[in-house]
Amino acid sequence: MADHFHHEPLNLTPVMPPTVFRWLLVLAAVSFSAIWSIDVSSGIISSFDAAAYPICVSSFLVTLALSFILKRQLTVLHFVTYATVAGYLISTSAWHHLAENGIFSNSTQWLGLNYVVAYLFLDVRKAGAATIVVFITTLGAHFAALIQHNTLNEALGVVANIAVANIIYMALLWTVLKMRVNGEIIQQKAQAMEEHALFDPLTRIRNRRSLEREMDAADQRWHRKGERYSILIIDIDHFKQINDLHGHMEGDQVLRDFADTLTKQLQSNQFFGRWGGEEFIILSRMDSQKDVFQLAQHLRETVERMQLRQMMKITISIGMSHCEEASNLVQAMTIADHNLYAAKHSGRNKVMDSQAAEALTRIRQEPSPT
Ligand SMILES: Nc1nc2c(ncn2[C@@H]2O[C@H](COP(=O)(O)OP(=O)(O)OP(=O)(O)O)[C@@H](O)[C@H]2O)c(=O)[nH]1
Repeated sequence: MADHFHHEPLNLTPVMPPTVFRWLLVLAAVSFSAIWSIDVSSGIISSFDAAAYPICVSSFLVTLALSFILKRQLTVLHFVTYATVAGYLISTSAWHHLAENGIFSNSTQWLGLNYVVAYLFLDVRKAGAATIVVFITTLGAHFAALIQHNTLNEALGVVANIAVANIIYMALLWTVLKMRVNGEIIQQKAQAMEEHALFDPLTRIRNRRSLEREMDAADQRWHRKGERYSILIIDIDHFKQINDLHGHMEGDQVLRDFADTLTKQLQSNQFFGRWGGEEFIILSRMDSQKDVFQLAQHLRETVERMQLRQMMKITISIGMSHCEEASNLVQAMTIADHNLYAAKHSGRNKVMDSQAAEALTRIRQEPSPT
């Protein structure tokens, strides 16, 4: 059970699921084809677009096919898609601004898409850089086209117009993105806080709240589906003496070493946590009561063999209960607690389940042969 604190870095990069990517490629291929056929049927298709549309549509379809083959290289395909869209939109708009091609063109109105698509396909940092490159290229290409047959003032006027519109796109997108990133940070922090609220700060294993949650769930599964569980309450023997002899700090270290040692012995179907003080609980979902008893004995022996600092030695007492012998969780806890008490009072360093506790009582009650 590796249930220790983990501090994962905040991931602010939106991940586009492959299905969304493919859907966008289909959308791109369909919309380019639609605009292509509109331009052809209305007779406004330019020689540039007549060549560019089929190239773009083929590129989207090839990328779509590749997305099924190069599943690990999707980021590269995202970039290729972005480069296709941006490359087309800038070049067509600049081309239509050349005087000899100076027929009516609505291609500039599409330039804003370059910024939207950047944030859609690339991670935040790359998108930021890509939009700046795209912005500069857009202005440069349009200026180069316009200056050939217009005055400097006219060329600058059109370029400034495009620049303002494009800056508005970038600013609005940046604001939306910032709001979304802030929202994500808050959400991830809330998740991290909730995680931390389930761990004990000293031993870094699960805490009482977490144990209660897990035991509740186990008890419900037992009642609904018949999935068995056992409870092991573990108490370190004479722990007060450790504190008294070696100090509270050493006592803390013993608790940490003890928690680490036990964690290493447990498997995924055993849930381990600190109930409070020097008392710990294991919720085990092993089927057989015999196996759980053996596990408890193994843990007791492991703790007995632990090499602690300053030649300290510790032992533990374990009280057990099984779901079958209780009608609810509270009763299961009471039985385990009762058995722990019996383990303590029969000399400590013992594992006690209800059977063992009853046997012990019987022996005690038997009249001694005289
Ligand atoms: N160092 C340290 N000590 C703790 C912590 N929590 C509880 N304790 C100590 O654990 C000791 C528990 O003492 P008792 O309840 O008398 O039990 P015990 O000495 O272990 O004796 P038995 O349980 O009867 O075997 C107390 O001295 C507490 O101060 C902790 O987080 N750190």
